[in-house]
Amino acid sequence: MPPKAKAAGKGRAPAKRKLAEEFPPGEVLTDTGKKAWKLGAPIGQGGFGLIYLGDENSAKPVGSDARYVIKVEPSDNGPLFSELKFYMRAAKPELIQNWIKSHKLKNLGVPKYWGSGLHEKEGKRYRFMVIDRLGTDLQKKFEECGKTFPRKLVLQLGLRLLDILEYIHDHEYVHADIKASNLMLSHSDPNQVYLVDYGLAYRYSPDGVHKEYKEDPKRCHDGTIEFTSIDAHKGASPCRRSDLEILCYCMVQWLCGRLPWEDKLQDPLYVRDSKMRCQENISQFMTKCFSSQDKPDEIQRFMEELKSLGYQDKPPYEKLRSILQAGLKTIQARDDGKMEFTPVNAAVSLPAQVSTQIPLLHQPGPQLLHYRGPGRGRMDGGVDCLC
Ligand SMILES: Nc1ncnc2c1ncn2[C@@H]1O[C@H](COP(=O)(O)OP(=O)(O)OP(=O)(O)O)[C@@H](O)[C@H]1O
Repeated sequence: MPPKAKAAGKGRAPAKRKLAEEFPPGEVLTDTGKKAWKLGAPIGQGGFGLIYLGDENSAKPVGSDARYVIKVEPSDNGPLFSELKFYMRAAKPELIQNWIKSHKLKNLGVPKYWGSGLHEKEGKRYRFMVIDRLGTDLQKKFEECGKTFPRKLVLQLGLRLLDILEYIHDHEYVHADIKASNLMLSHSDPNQVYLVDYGLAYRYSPDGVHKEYKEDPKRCHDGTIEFTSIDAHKGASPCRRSDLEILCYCMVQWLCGRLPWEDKLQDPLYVRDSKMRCQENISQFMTKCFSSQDKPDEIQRFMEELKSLGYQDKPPYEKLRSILQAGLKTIQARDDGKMEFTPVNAAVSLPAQVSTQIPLLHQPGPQLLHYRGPGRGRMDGGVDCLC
């Protein structure tokens, strides 16, 4: 039996979790390194807690230009615990800075981790984490653009995500939930994109030892149903190829507006089988999604490259980058680092199967069904202590 969807839309946490109550602006939290942080206004709500503007503690109140956000959740909630483990292991500022330098990158879209700790108030314990403050998320941008992104933008997003994924994979983690609502623009630079929400991130290779392939029926379809990988549909823990497969589905959706299985997201087995058929016959999948004159050859080549990857294989990041670069060349564009969120001409020609449905601009938004099996919000075996 497939598990039931936990929730539709962006909110996707099991209802039983406690939501952290709102703290007043000015509340001071002290991290494990004895550094004091001050809370500002709450600016976001996750499934388990609130996100506040934040800054280093000083006499000044935290303004709307704050450089940090502070995520606060009841201390017994698993997802912040596992997200925090990711940030502590892989998002220390010097680690990211060294990678940027050694890989000659302009930037790397992983929010930096600045501190964390436990905070007690009125007999309740909260866990908090300080990370970079970011701006708008790409799902909003996608909707503003009429639910298709220009090809140049998609290829540039793909290139930025390859950089991000190569980094997090090299640091023993996979993200497992890449999607527009988990991509955010920098607060200060509209050309920088960040991958957020590491609540489902999985340490696929602790101390360099890759997890074995094992299907667990309780974990089937973990992730966001339309984008999740075939590995996840089968209940296997996500690996590096899973992240790239998810990225590929995102790029297809951004390019043509919808994925062929979006009409039946309530049926996870149908979604799984559609993805498996797509992998078996990539050309046919491309024909379903794109008209002959709009077919992006680079996406087909990208998918073919992924198809040959084994569960434990390291993806050929450089080759994948060159495939996306070749796509930019085809449209006489280059990776100039500029993220241009311009609506695509409404008269995009679509193949018959897709265009016979509701006109694209009037379709309801993608129904983000999120599965989080009982094993999610992983505690890495629950043996680590954070504070
Ligand atoms: N670094 C950030 N800077 C600015 N706003 C952020 C940042 N991270 C998250 N947000 C905002 O806070 C909201 C909640 O984010 P959070 O990562 O807690 O939740 P989520 O992705 O909805 O949920 P979940 O807790 O289920 O994983 C986001 O939708 C976003 O608007």
